[in-house]
Amino acid sequence: MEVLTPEEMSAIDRRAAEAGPFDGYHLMRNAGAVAAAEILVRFADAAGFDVLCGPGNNGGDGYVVARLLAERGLDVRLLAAVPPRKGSDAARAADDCPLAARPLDAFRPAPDRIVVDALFGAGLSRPVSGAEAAAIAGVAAAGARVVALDLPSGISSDSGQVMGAAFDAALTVTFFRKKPGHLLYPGRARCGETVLADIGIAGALLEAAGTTLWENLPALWRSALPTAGPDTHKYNRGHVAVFSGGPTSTGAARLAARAAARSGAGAVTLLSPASALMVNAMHLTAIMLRRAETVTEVEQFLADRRPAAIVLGPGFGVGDWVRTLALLLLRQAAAERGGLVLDADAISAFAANPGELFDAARGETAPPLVLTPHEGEFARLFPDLAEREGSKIVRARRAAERAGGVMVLKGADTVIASPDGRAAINGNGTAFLATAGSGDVLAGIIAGLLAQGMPAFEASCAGVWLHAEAARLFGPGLIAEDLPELLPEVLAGLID
Ligand SMILES: NC(=O)C1=CN([C@@H]2O[C@H](COP(=O)(O)OP(=O)(O)OC[C@H]3O[C@@H](n4cnc5c(N)ncnc54)[C@H](O)[C@@H]3O)[C@@H](O)[C@H]2O)[C@@H](O)CC1
Ligand SMILES: [K+]
Repeated sequence: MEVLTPEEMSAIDRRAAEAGPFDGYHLMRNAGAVAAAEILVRFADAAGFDVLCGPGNNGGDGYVVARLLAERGLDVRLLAAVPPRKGSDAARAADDCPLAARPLDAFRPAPDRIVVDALFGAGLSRPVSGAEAAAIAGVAAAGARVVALDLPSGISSDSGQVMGAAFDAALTVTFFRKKPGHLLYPGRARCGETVLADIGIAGALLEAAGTTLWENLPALWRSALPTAGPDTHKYNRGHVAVFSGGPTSTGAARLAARAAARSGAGAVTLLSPASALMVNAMHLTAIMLRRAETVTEVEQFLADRRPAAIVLGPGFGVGDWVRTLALLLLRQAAAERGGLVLDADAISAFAANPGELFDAARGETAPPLVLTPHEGEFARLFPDLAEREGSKIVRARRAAERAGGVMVLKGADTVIASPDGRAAINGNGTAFLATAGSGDVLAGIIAGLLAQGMPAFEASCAGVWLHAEAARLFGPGLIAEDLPELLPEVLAGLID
């Protein structure tokens, strides 16, 4: 589940080659061998294989694949625009390949042949153009299936962005660990099925590299998931408070409250303005209700009940009151565990003065803070980081550091970043989550986990994954109300 930047990967490749037992060329032969095996499992019946090789080591992997497929008696054509640099591992691979390369601009893709894309991998350093761009366009027009070695050429390994033009692969075989480009969109959609292959690099090299980026999978946080023991009491399972909006916008807070309860919080209280008490009361059973529309009422509640986690923002409305509340909650002495989740309107309300929020979050008694913006809300708080340039990971990390809180930057490829530099790219996102109210549920799940003592980064990662998994379980026709009700089943699959 570790994810390596291209720089980290090439440093590990170098160290692996130095440490042995495999030198660089041997690692390349291993990479080509695993890729050829994956190709043969799926596409042995293709009319033939067109292997497109670039000038670097990605091309080197391609020469190995071409040789291995040809040794099987398969129809293989080799195409290259630029030969590998003399003396490089890729040049050795080309020398050991019995096929002669034809120029790339003579390439005529055919729909019944498989294209093996070995043009560029981690070393892509500028937009794809010329013969390579023409080959990418030609393959798309012919409808030929593509197997990408390491990642589809034209996708930035670092950010997942398309540089100029990029292949749309049916299969991507990558080596040792995934790179951000496999998980961040649009790269993720261009990879097709992604296979992670072992090429003989020792896992110990990874520990030495001190990874701080992961794919968000249960292994990352499962050990921190709360479990109820025999001494569990409803209040030591954590009390969550959720602020409700006015009488015509109460649903969002109830969705968050229900999600907090279903993720295992022992007690949940909805804090409501007087005008919305009746409408909230008509829809609540296990969840408690309390009036809180002035600073005094809120402070009284905090003193009486000391909630471990609080959600503010869903359906709340922007304006002075939400800002006052957020700052008040950040000033309150933190409970021994838990935290504050600011979502939606509680984020947008600080657009004019984000520094006010960040300063409060750094206060000595401030509870751990989690912010859950989608890209639009993110842009309001971090206009300088919002432009699409640069990796989503870099943007989320910088924002987390600046805000002094965990950033959950939502989207099809949600990135969770901690102010201490750790970050995770969610691996199980689904389009079923693109439905009104789904973000309110996410805020509630994270608060429910925080209240049970899960640290903020782990609670945020777990919340994002559980939320998506519940959506996958339900499938088509999902509405936000369905999500909390599926959490018990998803949680049961994780707790033994
Ligand atoms: N020991 C290792 O380092 C291993 C590396 N492996 C492979 O090596 C790859 C990385 O190799 P490299 O670092 O040589 O990089 P690449 O082979 O990805 O590409 C670098 C080459 O492409 C050129 N280039 C970059 N962008 C271009 C563009 N837009 N248009 C035209 N030319 C462009 C560069 O000038 C350079 O010559 C990995 O993706 C992986 O496939 C594997 O063989 C496993 C072992
Ligand atoms: K490639």
